[in-house]
Amino acid sequence: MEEVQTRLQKIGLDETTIKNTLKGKNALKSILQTLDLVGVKECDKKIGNLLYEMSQNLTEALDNRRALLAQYIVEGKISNKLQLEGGLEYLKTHTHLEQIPVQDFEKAAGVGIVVTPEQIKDTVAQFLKSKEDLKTIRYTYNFSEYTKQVRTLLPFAEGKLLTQELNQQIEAILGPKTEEDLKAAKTQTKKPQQQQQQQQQQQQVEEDDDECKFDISKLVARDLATTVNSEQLLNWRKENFPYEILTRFPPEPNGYLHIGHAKSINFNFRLAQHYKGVTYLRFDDTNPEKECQEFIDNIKENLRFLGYTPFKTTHASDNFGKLYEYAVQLIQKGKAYCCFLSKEESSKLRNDLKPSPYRDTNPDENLVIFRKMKMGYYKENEVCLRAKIDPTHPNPTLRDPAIFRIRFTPHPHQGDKWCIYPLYDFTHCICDSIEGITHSCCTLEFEVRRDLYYWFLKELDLYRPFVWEFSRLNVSNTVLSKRKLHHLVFNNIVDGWDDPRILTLNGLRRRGYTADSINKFCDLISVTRKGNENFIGMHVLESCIRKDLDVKAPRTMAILEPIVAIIDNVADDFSEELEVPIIPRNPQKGNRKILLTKSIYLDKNDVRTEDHADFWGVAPGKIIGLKQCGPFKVISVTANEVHLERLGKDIKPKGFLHWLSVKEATPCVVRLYDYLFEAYDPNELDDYIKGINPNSKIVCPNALMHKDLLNSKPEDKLQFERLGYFNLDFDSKDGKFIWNRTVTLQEKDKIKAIAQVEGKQVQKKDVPQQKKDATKKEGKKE
Ligand SMILES: NC(=O)CC[C@H](N)C(=O)O
Repeated sequence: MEEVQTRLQKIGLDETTIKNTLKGKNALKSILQTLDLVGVKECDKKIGNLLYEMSQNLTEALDNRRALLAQYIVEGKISNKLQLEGGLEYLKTHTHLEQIPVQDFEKAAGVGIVVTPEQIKDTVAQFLKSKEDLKTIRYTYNFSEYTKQVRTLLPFAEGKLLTQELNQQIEAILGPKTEEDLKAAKTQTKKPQQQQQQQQQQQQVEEDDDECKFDISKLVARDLATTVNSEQLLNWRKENFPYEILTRFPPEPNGYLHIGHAKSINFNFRLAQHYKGVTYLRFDDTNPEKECQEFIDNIKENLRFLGYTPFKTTHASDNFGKLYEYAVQLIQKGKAYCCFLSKEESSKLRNDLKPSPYRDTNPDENLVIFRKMKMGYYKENEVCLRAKIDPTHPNPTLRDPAIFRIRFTPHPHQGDKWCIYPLYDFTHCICDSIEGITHSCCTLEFEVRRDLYYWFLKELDLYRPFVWEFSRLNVSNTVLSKRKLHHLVFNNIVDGWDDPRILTLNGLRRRGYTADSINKFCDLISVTRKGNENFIGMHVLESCIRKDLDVKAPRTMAILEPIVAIIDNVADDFSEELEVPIIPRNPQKGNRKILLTKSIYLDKNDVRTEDHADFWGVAPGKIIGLKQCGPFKVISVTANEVHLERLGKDIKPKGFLHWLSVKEATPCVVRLYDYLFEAYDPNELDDYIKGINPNSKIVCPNALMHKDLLNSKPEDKLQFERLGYFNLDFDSKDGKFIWNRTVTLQEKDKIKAIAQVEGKQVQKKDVPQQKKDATKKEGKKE
């Protein structure tokens, strides 16, 4: 052991890393294997740590790339973590290649890219120029966010140099910290608990992101025994399915999909993709009473929207004939019987761990009854077929479960061909098996049913897929259970299944969430068996859409509640064309033109007849800025008119407001959405309905938008400056434009904006405890 310890010291690992490595067998094995492979006995700390990092990130599928990566590190061609990540990512997505194309690999790993200090200097300078508000917010700017953003501009620059440069340039712009800066920093560091928790969660999410969630070797190691298939069965699978990995997404078409399903879709499809396998969409349609074509179509549409194309779409009901035959086999084996007990009688017996009196009917007699069931001889619920397992089993799912029942309901996919229908447990495993599924992944509440799953396949001697359960997704400030969503919809608490406030995929889409943002969210949240629940703050989802739209959504302006402002010191026919970028971060998108005229509209929410110390908008005597055009002095303010005077550009106003020329404004409706539930976790309340947010939807019927938007089509996305990102609603037609707010520009904008629309100032008592500071600071930022 000591010898190993010295070896690790010699490559420059720190004590804690060494200690932890010695504890974990695999970690140790992996780094030693790497060192042996490249014959390194002693090396620079930087190289040693990279070799270590690489060894810990090598999944089994990448084991054959160890030498390649190690060589690049030792030769100093891969010399930082980012390069390593780039290289690993490339290899991960190219496991199928025997020979790695050097050029492509080196490009992905940034080999040979040397970022000079000059380049860093220029990029940082360029970046800071785009931060219009830095001088206003001064040292309260978000350092980590800034670093992250510059990083994306120069991914392979050395981290330390980059942050140093950033610090220096910011200090050069702002000058040393003043007393006020220090005070501001202090109030900022007193982070309310929830905010802190949220940050930790974000961090956790980002850390989990590093973990390779598609490491099948991890999945398979668990409970291998239960999936042991005979050679014959494995051969059967091999001969019939050319894909080593085959997954499925198996919804029951009895409702709308939500973000939890997106997690499962994303996991199943990406897992298969990762291993060059394929994924089926299988409708688990065994219950004709609750299923219908509308749901089937909607699920298909949801998958299309998310960007997934199933290799095949199948229906469990296509296998009804086979399932019938398998049931017959069980009966013949003496492993199933027809039971005439009523529902109540049988559940009482099952509770008391007593056998059904029909348990010992002989197979021949059972077969006759079962055939008669199929022919419609009995009434619904008069008799059912049960598996003969163990009435006293501690796991209730194994106490002689029903496997076929009578229903005289036509089936959405099979018509009136059947009047007996197989139940979920019997159907699911057999469909997985005959479809050659390798990994049957489902949420943890199905864990109790796993033994039953394997019982059927074993008794029928069918190929056994590997079952793996992961924790169910929960998101803060909302509910996801089918029952609760149903209640919200049917009691008109929300406007239907695609209400933008609920996290159904239809709702998210209508709210303006893009497929990319939803997939990114699913990529971020871990898929593990950890804990019972996977509880994620809504802010994580919101930050995914903000990031996505930041680079995609064109900028423009809208006014929620208009008030006219006249610029006194220009001629009546004054008009100036201003050219501004459509997406500042994406100069290729070009510019847009806006007109400044003598009369413009401002937002009433930004205007007050009396000034107030912490108010930064329009009030008599104040200097304000208009977005994209410069400073103005406020001459007078009445309830329905403002007078301004244009000032020279050298004056720096505290904040910039959005506006529209009266010549370019055209009517629209804007809907502002907030969390549907005020309660962080409504599921914890004795009555979740009590957690509802009464202000979750606010409609601004008299809003104005720029006339360029008259060509917009439903689902167009944009940013109304200062107000947030918006999506054109499906209901927009016949010249009526309805914009749904997808998300505010920043998390903390939410409370303030809503309070404003209601025509009142943000009162301290209105602001939840944890957000007080954020609201105050907001005033300065504009
Ligand atoms: N095993 C599973 O994944 C369960 C699928 C089941 N049809 C459902 O929709 O919940």
